[in-house]
Amino acid sequence: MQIGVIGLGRFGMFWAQLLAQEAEAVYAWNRTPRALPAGVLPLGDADYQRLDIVFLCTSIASVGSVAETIASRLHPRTIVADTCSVKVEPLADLDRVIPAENPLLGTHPMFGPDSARNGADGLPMVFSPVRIAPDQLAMVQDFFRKYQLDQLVMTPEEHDREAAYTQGITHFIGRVLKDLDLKPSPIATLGYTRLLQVMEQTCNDPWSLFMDLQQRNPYTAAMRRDIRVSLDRTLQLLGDSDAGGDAAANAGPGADSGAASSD
Ligand SMILES: O=C(O)C(=O)C[C@]1(C(=O)O)C=C[C@@H](O)C=C1
Repeated sequence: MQIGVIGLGRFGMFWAQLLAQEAEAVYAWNRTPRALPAGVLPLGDADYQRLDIVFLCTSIASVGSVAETIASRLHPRTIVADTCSVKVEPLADLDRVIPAENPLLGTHPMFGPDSARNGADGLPMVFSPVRIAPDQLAMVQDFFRKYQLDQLVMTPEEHDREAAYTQGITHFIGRVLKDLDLKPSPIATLGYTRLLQVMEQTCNDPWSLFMDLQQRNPYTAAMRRDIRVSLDRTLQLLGDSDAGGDAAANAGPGADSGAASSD
């Protein structure tokens, strides 16, 4: 496959480099010129005609406007794919701005430069077909089989609902831990070390990713509300006098037995 990558931020750089391992050719472009990773060629206007697929590796908020800037250069057979961590809103934006003849495929590699530092084998990648022929989807999935990923096909809604409670909750907790200013400790338990890893990995990503994950996934607000209720309920169980209002009424299964348990 001949592949284009638009946007060479932290993820785009990683993605272009990874694709270059197995693609026939990878062409990449960034708004401000950047040194290209080994094996990646500059994407000039004429090169658009060669592309089987172009991956948009820009922020969730900007994917629609970036797509608008490339729309007129696309060859009609080129598949346009986003790589956003949220699917419903960016894919609706792309559906509006990408020419009707171009196939459109949502993708979300559930990994990045930190989590795939030692390779992407076995890591999940989501495909959300929006408008794409079965043989074109098969071509893309065949290509990614070379990376031995765990491929899942989901609707944008299914993805966002699941991601709110997996990636969304992880980044939320990571930023809360950062706000608490957790530090390494000579007596760190394995669990504490893992907490520090969550904090570091999530805070390595740009702040805009955090904001977009929390504000542009339609299901993350409910996740954050659930966290607040659980926090209040847990504080209430501990007898903290300033724990929030409804918590006692919602007290969970541990509420009655808490005093009797020991560990
Ligand atoms: O590996 C990393 O650097 C990442 O932060 C990857 C990570 C994450 O773990 O949340 C971040 C964004 C992508 O949508 C998928 C995964």
